[in-house]
Amino acid sequence: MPLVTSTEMFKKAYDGGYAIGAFNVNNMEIVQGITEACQEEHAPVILQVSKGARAYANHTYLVKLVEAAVECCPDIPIVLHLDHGPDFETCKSCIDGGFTSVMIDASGKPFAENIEITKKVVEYAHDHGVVVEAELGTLAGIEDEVKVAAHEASYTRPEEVEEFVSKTGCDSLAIAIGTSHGAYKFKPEQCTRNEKGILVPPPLRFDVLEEVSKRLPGFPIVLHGSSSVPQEYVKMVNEFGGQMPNAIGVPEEQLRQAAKLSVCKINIDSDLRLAMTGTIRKFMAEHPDKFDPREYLKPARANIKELVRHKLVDVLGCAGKA
Ligand SMILES: O=C(CO)COP(=O)(O)O
Ligand SMILES: O=C[C@H](O)COP(=O)(O)O
Ligand SMILES: [Zn+2]
Ligand SMILES: [Zn+2]
Repeated sequence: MPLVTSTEMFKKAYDGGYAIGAFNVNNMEIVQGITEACQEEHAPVILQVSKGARAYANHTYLVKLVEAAVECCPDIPIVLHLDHGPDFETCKSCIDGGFTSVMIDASGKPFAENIEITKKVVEYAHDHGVVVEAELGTLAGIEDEVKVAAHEASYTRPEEVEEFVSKTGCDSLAIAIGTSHGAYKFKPEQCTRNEKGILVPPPLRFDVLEEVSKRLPGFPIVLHGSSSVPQEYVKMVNEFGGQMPNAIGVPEEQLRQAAKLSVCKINIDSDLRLAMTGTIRKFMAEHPDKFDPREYLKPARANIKELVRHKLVDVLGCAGKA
């Protein structure tokens, strides 16, 4: 089937109490790893492209890679989405260039300005059959080389969401409830230890999510910064020459809970990066004589695929929902 928008996907996910995985793509192996898992698990999927991805791989290459995935995975609906669109021009260029969904991220701007920019993107997008994700609240962490310190981050204010959604006409809303971008989401001193000695971060603000959902019944909510930072890959990176001390993510149990509520889209990028980097570091260390990129990209792609399968089946609940 051709590329689709997320409208149907979100409706089903909302009613069915599961979430769609939105995975960031930057090259062929990542596209293949994700979509092969989705095809095998019969899961709908959102492939998302950041400004950084477009700068790295080129818009046309990414669109063509995703089109190839659509052809190779005929049984599943695939959305091509712009992640963190910084301005109208970037959104327009993706809408004109084959994307079926865009995010306008004006959450760093004052409320009125966020409404104004988002509304302009929505008008253009809807005229072209494309859907729009917007954002209220600020996540800590790194996105597009902009680092937001934890003390500058702010939770979404539920009292703003109805006005924002009705004035902008956006199709989904990203909110800030304690997730953040990157592999260092919590400091060890913020965490407690469970009976197995594993660090447990503070819980997400489900009270904020519930208040938002109450004010926007039936409306799809998006969670950014939702990598869980699997400790097996952190260990692999560190064991084979990397240095990622104290990398901590969102516990999968919290994402399972969010997926059952109004959260219909869960963004995952860092976990894919960790799987790829850990696998390549291990391969390089164990095979210092090898120099054919296919030999290390193959296991990296395979581990991305297994990681994505795990998310679909065990975390998001979207396996079998295509
Ligand atoms: O939100 C994301 C992309 O927009 C990705 O978040 P992570 O860094 O937690 O993977
Ligand atoms: O939100 C951030 C995504 O992980 C994309 O990251 P990037 O800007 O480094 O491509
Ligand atoms: Zn943002
Ligand atoms: Zn994000």
